[in-house]
Amino acid sequence: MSRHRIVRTMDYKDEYDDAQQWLYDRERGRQSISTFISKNKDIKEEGEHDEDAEDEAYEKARRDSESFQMPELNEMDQAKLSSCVDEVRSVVGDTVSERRIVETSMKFDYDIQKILDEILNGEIKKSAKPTLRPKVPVPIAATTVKSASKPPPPAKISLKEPRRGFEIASPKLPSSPVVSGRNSPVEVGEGDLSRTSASLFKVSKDQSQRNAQQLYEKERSDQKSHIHMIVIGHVDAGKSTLMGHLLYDTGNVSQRVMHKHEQESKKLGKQSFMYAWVLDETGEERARGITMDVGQSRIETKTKIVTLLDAPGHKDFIPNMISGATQADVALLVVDATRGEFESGFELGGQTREHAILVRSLGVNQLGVVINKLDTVGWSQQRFTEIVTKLKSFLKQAGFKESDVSFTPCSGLTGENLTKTAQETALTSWYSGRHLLDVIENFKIPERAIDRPLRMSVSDIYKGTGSGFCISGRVETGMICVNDKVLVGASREQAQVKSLTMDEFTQTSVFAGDQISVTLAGVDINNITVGCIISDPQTPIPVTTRFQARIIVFSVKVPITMGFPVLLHHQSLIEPAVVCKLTASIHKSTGEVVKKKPRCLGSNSCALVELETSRPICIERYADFKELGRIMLRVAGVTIAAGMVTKIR
Ligand SMILES: Nc1nc2c(ncn2[C@@H]2O[C@H](COP(=O)(O)OP(=O)(O)OP(=O)(O)O)[C@@H](O)[C@H]2O)c(=O)[nH]1
Repeated sequence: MSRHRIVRTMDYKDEYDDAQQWLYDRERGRQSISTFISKNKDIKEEGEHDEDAEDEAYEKARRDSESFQMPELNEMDQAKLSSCVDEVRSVVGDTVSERRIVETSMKFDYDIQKILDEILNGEIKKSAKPTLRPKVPVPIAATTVKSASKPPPPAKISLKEPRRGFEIASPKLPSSPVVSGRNSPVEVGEGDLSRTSASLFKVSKDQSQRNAQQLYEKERSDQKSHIHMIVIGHVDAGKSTLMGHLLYDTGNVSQRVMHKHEQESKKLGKQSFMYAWVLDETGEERARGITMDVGQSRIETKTKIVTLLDAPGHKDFIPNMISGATQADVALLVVDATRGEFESGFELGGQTREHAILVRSLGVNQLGVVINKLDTVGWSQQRFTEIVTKLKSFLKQAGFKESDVSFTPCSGLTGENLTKTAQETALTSWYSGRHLLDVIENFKIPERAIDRPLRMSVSDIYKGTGSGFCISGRVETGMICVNDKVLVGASREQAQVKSLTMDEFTQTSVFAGDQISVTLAGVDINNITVGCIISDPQTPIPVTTRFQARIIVFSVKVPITMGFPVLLHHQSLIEPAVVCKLTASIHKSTGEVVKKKPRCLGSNSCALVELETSRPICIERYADFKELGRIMLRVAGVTIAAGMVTKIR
């Protein structure tokens, strides 16, 4: 039924307060988007009916639960009842009232299967009305929890962490029904994907009962710790030159190779790029003088092994940069101090801001800012201070803590202040701080979620030398040993790990934080795609086509409305998706709902939205797996929002 409005007395300001920036306003003169409002109204009327009904049902369930008193039971029944309530909740969430669950549990004598049948059948009958979207039956681990054990608390995630930048406050979320199967393997048949219980996949006792943390300490305690550092910044800021020179000065590139680069670049009249050629290896990159894909190399400091990820600065290659940033623990932001160049990278829609926001949104919180090419301004302290001042306040807004950000004056081309204390008198007259290698040495090693279930994101797939094929990517959480069984992507096909390689060395086990290659057997290569997630057979990753996320909208030219198509970036995955519901606008710092069901989302707004993909994807809630609960939304080559997954449908 459509809603009738008394339009004559309607206060349009209230009605469209979330759309103010898009409304025609004679005072503002130039905007004329009134057509958008009239078009958008039609879409809203249709969705509104459904959402109102949904909300009403939710409200009813909530009121019902609030007024409900638990029956008095003996200790045994009380325990059975709470176990039933927990299990049912893990399947149906908050959509069914406490009263209904308790009454049904008692009616069916705590038989969980019957209780679920009764409740789910009831819900299906109730919702047997046309829906706006086709429901894709997707196996989701969380929906058929068999184990009687309670879900484990989400390890290493503190919701009390101070909120910064794009992180929007939220009320404490219950952990999702992830089953910890590590210590309680269930010996049943393999690979039945129509049944999705975590306990359906059989793994060896060795795999299910090992202590990952102990193994890690045994294997790695005498080794240097390893971090991945991404180098970001506006095109031509000098990232590749800086990294190439750093690699040369630390002895990771031989004099012979450097001489070859020097001669070849000279022949092409591109000698200034000789250090950049260390990382820009393809003919096209060298001919065009730009980085196109993430170049990778490594250096060793006194205490660390650092994998350098040299990201492309050009806006056309931001998807590659995002994919690189998902592998990074820390970042170096390179800015060009040349007059006019810093400004075009920072102020005029350049990539300095976008890159910094992207890496922060992807969970990187330690940032070394390199004020590069300071040789072009005669090592001017005034220019250095001017740039630092501008960046400091922006980075704070973007969510970096002041204590996690450093500023270092450098010249990638001359090598000044890279690996040795500054020598240039024009610089030493005012600077006596750290050189770049020292900054890298001082990055803190992030905590690795080693004792959590395995999650590895696939960033590349290729044919190996022997049987099977290889995938490479980063172990986000948990560990893998040779001969382990793993589940592959959304198809949840089971595969066996035949071999593991890290930095071209064969390994018997690898851990969270490692960038590795795995040879897999027993799985169809067609079921693996870049961006898919490899997970633990006993605690598979949820697979879904629809989820809710808390997002912060960046600067957008067109408001985000219901049905808005976007490209969803999740780890290395890039998947078309649609914003299918605008649940609420929320306050950035308190996380409180400002307005339910807003008509649209404008620049710098925060909101709870639902996203739908056409194909099933593997995703986690941020509260459960921080590493896999972050998303990025892009449209036409522009990043429009970043967010965190709050609910998986
Ligand atoms: N004067 C001066 N020029 C530099 C310095 N660092 C780099 N350049 C020059 O700046 C140009 C671009 O350098 P690159 O290292 O390719 O820049 P980039 O940031 O890696 O470029 P993309 O990866 O394509 O974004 C080259 O001509 C370099 O020689 C520096 O410290 N001083």
